[in-house]
Amino acid sequence: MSQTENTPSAPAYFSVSDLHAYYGESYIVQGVSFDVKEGEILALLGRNGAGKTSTLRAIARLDDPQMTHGEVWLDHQPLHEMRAYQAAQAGCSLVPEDRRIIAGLTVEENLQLAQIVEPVGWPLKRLYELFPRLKERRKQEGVTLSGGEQQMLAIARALARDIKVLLLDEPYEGLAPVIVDEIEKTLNLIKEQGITTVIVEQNALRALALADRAVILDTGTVVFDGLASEVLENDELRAEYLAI
Ligand SMILES: Nc1ncnc2c1ncn2[C@@H]1O[C@H](COP(=O)(O)OP(=O)(O)OP(=O)(O)O)[C@@H](O)[C@H]1O
Repeated sequence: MSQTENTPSAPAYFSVSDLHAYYGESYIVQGVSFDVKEGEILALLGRNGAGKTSTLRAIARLDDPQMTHGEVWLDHQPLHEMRAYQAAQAGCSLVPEDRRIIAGLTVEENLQLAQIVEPVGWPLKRLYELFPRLKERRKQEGVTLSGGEQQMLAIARALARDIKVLLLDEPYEGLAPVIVDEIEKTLNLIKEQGITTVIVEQNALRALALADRAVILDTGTVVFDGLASEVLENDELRAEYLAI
C-alpha cells in the first residue's frame, strides 16, 4: 500500500471516539463519540442520568468512571493514554460542578496556586480584566464568594493554566438568570480568545443559546450530533430527550 492510499484523516482538534466507561460493574458511558473544532463551543446535553458528567470525567481521565475503551485526542495528543494529571498538563481542564474552591485561601491565592507549576496560562492581570469582580474581591476568602462569583473563580483558575479545552460541568447551576447572563458573556469572550469549550448543562436552552453545536446523550449513547440551532428548531427532539 502506498503512503497516500487509505491514509486516515487527522483527528479533529478535540476528538472523542467510541468511549466506554464503568463505575464498578455499572456500564454508564456506552460508546460516545463526537468531534469539536478548535475554538468551538459544544453543548453536551441530555436528561438527568444520561451520562453527561460521567463522559466529562472519563475524558479528563479521572479514575471514576473507569474508561475501558475509546480514544480521546486533543490537538494530536492521546489523552486516552494519560493519567488525569497528565491530561491536565496536556491542556484538558475540567471545572467540576462543585467548583472546588480551596478553603482558607483568598481569591488571588486560589489563582496563584493554580500557577505554581508549568504550564502557566493567563497572567493575573489578564484574568482580572476578564473578571473585574474577582479583582474587586481578590483579598476575600474564595469560599465566601457568592455562587456566581465562585463559578467565575473556578473558570478563572482553569484559565490560569495553559489550557486547550475547557470542560464545564453545570456552570449555571443554582445561579440567578442575571448571573447566568454575566457568565455567558464571559464564556463568549473566552471563545474569542480561541479556547475550545464543552459545556454540560441542565439549563439546555441557555447552553444552546451559547453553543455552536450540540451532542445529546441518552442512556450513555449519542442520539443527536449537530448544530445547536437545529435542536432549538426541533420541538420533537427537545421534548423527547431534553424535556423542554
Ligand atoms: N460514582 C458512581 N457510582 C455508580 N454510579 C454512578 C456514579 N456516578 C454516577 N453514576 C450513575 O451513572 C449514571 C449517569 O450519571 P451522570 O452523573 O453521568 O449523568 P448526568 O447526565 O450528568 O446526569 P445529571 O444531569 O443528573 O447530573 C446515572 O445512572 C448515575 O446514577
